[in-house]
Formats: sequence, C-alpha cells, structure tokens
Amino acid sequence: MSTDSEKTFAAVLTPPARGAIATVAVRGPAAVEWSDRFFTSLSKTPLCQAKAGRILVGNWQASDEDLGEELVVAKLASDYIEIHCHGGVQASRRITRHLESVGCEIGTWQDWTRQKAPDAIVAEAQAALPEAATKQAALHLLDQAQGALSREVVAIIAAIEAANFEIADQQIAQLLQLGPFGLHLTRPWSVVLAGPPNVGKSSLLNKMIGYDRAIVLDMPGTTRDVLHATTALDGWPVQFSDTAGIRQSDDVLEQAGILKAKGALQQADLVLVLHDATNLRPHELDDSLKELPAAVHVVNKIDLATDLALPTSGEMLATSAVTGQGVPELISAIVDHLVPVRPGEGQAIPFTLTLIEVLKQAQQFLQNQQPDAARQRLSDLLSKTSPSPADIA
Ligand SMILES: Nc1nc2c(ncn2[C@@H]2O[C@H](COP(=O)(O)OP(=O)(O)OP(=O)(O)O)[C@@H](O)[C@H]2O)c(=O)[nH]1
Ligand SMILES: [Mg+2]
Repeated sequence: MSTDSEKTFAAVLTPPARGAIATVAVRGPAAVEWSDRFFTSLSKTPLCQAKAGRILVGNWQASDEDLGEELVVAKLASDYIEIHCHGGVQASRRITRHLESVGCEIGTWQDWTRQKAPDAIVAEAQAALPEAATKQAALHLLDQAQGALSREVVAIIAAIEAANFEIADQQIAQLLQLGPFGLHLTRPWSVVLAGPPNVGKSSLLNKMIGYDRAIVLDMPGTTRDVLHATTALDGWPVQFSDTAGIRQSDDVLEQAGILKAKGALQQADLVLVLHDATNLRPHELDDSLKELPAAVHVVNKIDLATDLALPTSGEMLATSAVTGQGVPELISAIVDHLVPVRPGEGQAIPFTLTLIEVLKQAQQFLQNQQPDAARQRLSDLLSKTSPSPADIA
C-alpha cells in the first residue's frame, strides 16, 4: 500500500454545478508526469520542463480520436498541478477519468482538504466551512479551521500529562457547554410557530422573514403542511417553521396537518406559541402547546385590541403581524433564547456531534480515574492517521 507521501491524488476543487471554470488539482510524485501524458501546451513545453509557477495554455487530449479541450494548466510545484478547464460537471470528470486511468487516486475536495490540514479537527472545520449559513457562523468555524479547538485539545492533553486532572476536566466542561452552539454553526436553529388556527402564525412568519412565504387567509385551517423559511436573525442562521393551527378537527386533511405540526414541536429549539389578542383563551390551549421545554408566548393582533392588558412577566410578548409592532422585540427575544452566550473571537468551539461525543468520552474517562484513556481519546481527535472525527461515531 502506498503512503500519503508516495501516492498521487487528484480532486475537483470547484462545486459540481454550473460555472465558467472548474479546477482539478493533482498532487504527488507522478502529478507532473501523468498530466504530461494528456496535456500539450501551445509552446510545446512539457510540464516536466516548465518551472514551478508557470501557467501554460494548451490542449488536454486522451488519444488522437479524442477532440480534446483547450484549457489552462498551472504548475505550482514539482509535485503540484492545477488544471483549469471548462465549468460544469462533465469537463472536470473527463479529466479525473483520464488521470484515474493511469493510476491516479481520485477523491473529493474534502479529502483534498483533509490531506493538507495539519490535524483532523482543522480538516473537519475546513470541510464544515461551506456549510456555514451566515458570515458570523463562518467566522467561528474559521477560528476552528485556524486551530482554535486543536490548540485547546492540545492544552487539555498537556494538563492530563501534567496530572492536572481537575483543570483538564474544567476545560472539557467549558468546551462541552459550547457544543449546542457549535452544532448550529452548520445547521440553523429551528424556531416553530404554533398555536390555534387563525391567530396569525403565517402572517407573523411572513413579517419576520420579510416576504410572503406562507398563504394568509381569514379562514381557520389555512396552513396544512409544515412550511419552512430560513433567514438570519442578528447574524445567526434560523429556520422558521409555520404549522397548521392546532385544534380538535374531524377533517382528515386538517388532522394530518395537525399531526405534522405536533411533530415539528418535537424538533424545535424554540416554539413561538401564538395567541389572538381579540380572543385570548390560554386555558383552552391544546395540551401539546403547554409545558414545552423552550417556548415564547406571543399575543398577536394587538392592533385590534387597544385596551388589552398584557401580563408584564416578559414571557408573553405582544405583536401585530400587520403593523409590525412588537416584531423587533420578538426577534430580540428569539435571539436571546437561542444564543444566550456568544463565544468571543478565536474561542475554541466543538462543532460536530462526533467532537462533542469524544469530549464527553474523555471527560468520562477522567472522572473514572482513567487519564491515559482520556489522553488517548483526545489525541485520536487530532490524529490524521486514526479515524477522522467524522468516522468515529
Ligand atoms: N389586524 C390584524 N390581522 C392579522 C394579524 N395577524 C394576522 N391577521 C389576520 O388574521 C387572519 C389569519 O391570519 P393567518 O396568518 O392566516 O393565521 P394562521 O394562524 O396562520 O392561520 P391557520 O393557518 O389557519 O392556522 C388573516 O386575515 C390575517 O390577515 C395582526 O397582527 N393584525
Ligand atoms: Mg397559517
């Protein structure tokens, strides 16, 4: 079996979608030789004779029958070639097929990133970066891609090796506290709008996202399926789900919608339970909407109920989906619920389920007086030869 330093490896670095240009990168001892088998530059300079840093225009052709493709090849180092061909899927796939036919290993851009990253956590962060839905989420992932979490794990290993078990335990606990936040760097928070029919759930959704995503009608039972809309609140990615009004119903279709609505409640990070200011009946609320683990109660349509006396407890907010009154306050309340603690710049954050799981295992080992096992578990996280964090779970 060839080692990483012996093998020649290629990957398409651009997304498999429409685009003007696609880039295939080839690295390894045979990168130049194998590219030379297919590429003829206009100047007839073979890549093996070109200096590192040269960019050559030419033709990539597998055989005389093959029409070939005009493209650009950059020789970035004696073992590193970048081929810039036409965009889309087929042109780049043709090139990787040719390279594969002469023995080149083909991988994904994530494999490419993994190979170049200094450790497995950095590699995971680099692979996760394109999944970040907002700039703010991307900045925190960028910190991890630049080694913030790796350095913290190294510090914890050092604390264990120095027999500072209590400090190591605290450091792991601090990281674990940020776990739920870290998971949302690549996956939006889920906020579900729920309540009785006709209270204004769909209207409020539309108001908060700024466009008409859901149908609004003065008719109870308008929304049936669960509708999703993703947005950013204060820079954090949030997926809203609008649901069918929950009530007793004999209508089979409505019942199906209500069942879906109840299912959505289970997946939510936060539920906005809506009430109608013109018809406040909190005691008649369906059981599924009582005692939710995370809920904000919202009295909507306050523009129609000017003499309404609202409880001032702060758990009840008042809005008008028509005038927008109370909507900024509601958005602030949502953000405060979802992101109560905001990590600082450069802070270490575990950002995958596997990272969190391994940290928990290491903590458990420490608490069971098995420091060697804890240290090993943490070292595995960094190691590129051990299974990557994504493979461990
Ligand atoms: N005046 C006023 N009318 C509102 C407000 N919010 C919603 N409405 C009206 O109330 C009616 C019902 O609104 P929807 O948004 O469809 O209510 P819903 O809760 O989604 O209803 P279902 O999908 O049937 O459960 C529509 O006529 C809206 O225009 C509000 O804040 N003020
Ligand atoms: Mg609706």
